[in-house]
Amino acid sequence: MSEHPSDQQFETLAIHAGQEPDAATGAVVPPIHQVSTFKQDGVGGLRGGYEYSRSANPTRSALEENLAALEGGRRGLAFASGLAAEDCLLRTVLSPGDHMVVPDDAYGGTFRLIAKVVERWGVRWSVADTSDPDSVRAALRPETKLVWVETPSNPLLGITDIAMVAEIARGAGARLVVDNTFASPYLQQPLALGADVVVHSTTKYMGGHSDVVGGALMTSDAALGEELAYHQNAMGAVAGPFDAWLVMRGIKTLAVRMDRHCANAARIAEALEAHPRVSAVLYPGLPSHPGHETAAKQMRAFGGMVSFRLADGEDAAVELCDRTKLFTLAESLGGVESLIEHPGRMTHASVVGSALEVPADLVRLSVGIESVDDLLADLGQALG
Ligand SMILES: C=C(NCc1c(COP(=O)(O)O)cnc(C)c1O)C(=O)O
Repeated sequence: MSEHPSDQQFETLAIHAGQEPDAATGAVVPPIHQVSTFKQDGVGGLRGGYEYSRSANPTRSALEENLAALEGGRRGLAFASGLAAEDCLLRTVLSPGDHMVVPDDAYGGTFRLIAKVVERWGVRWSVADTSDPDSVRAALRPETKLVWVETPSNPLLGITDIAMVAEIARGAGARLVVDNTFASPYLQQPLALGADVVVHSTTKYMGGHSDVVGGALMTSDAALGEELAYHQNAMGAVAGPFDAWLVMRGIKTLAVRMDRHCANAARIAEALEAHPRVSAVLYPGLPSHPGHETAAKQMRAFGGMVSFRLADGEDAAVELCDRTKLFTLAESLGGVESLIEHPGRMTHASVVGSALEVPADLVRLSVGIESVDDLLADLGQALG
């Protein structure tokens, strides 16, 4: 595994970490090894260390080395989806009788995995407002092994002080995992702030083109990395070679794309805040956001996701989602094209009636990298 000078900047690592020209052909971009098994030179004689692609594949290895470098970690692992990565993490670090702290705002699928799947295997959980240290402390139990944080959170754009929660978790003998999907490693590096593990849906900003589903785990803890790698192979939900290649390709432009996502989102958040039909805008880059100072402290910029509430309620929010022409009505986020959705009826329908239920008048935007003037014009005509 090649070592990269730790003084290289993010933009350089995104392009070069794990991306050495192919030793056999000189190919400048890692080839797609679309293969399941590898010839052995005699029983157990592994040429290059590869025997079966679920266990290891050269294309996935290149991505995993790149992922580790992007978060400043020692190990990166690539999965078939973000939830596959989360499932591997949860079932690696938790056993029946253990307890975990869950944030009161998180992707609906994450909460569903914990409350409807992992709970059945004897894991207990408590909900906390992770932006409030007292709420986190009150949720801890003697058997707490994991504190889960999503910051910025999906879809309310809540901000949690990572270093603060890391200190609380460490003091309680628990690990801290941060879902860094909304920020991406370009904007925020949770491991450097005390997190033990970082989760990503690489489907989002890392893939960046709405053409791949994937997930990732990164950690600085070598022993934990080995445990996660063991479970990645044992459970089997690995990223395929072509999907790994697509994520690697997306990552190469992550920095420049995030700069544009952030610039566009800031303009749109400011415009929405001034609109008479909008009752609230949830964007960490606005001084009005309760987590603005914490976000400014731990993030390079404030991201490309903007949520807002319609003064006229749920029907107005649903109607708005049907009226945009440039913002496409669709789930997911982080691609170059702008998307709009109604979390209460779409991505977070699974948490209706739970502690994570989201406001029915809420609309979420994944602000793309189109001309911001065109995006503003589309929102303007849709809002009327
Ligand atoms: C599909 C959507 N979210 C996926 C997601 C996931 C799950 O990733 P998948 O690749 O969809 O399995 C994990 N964490 C966060 C913060 C997420 O937003 C969405 O919000 O539209």
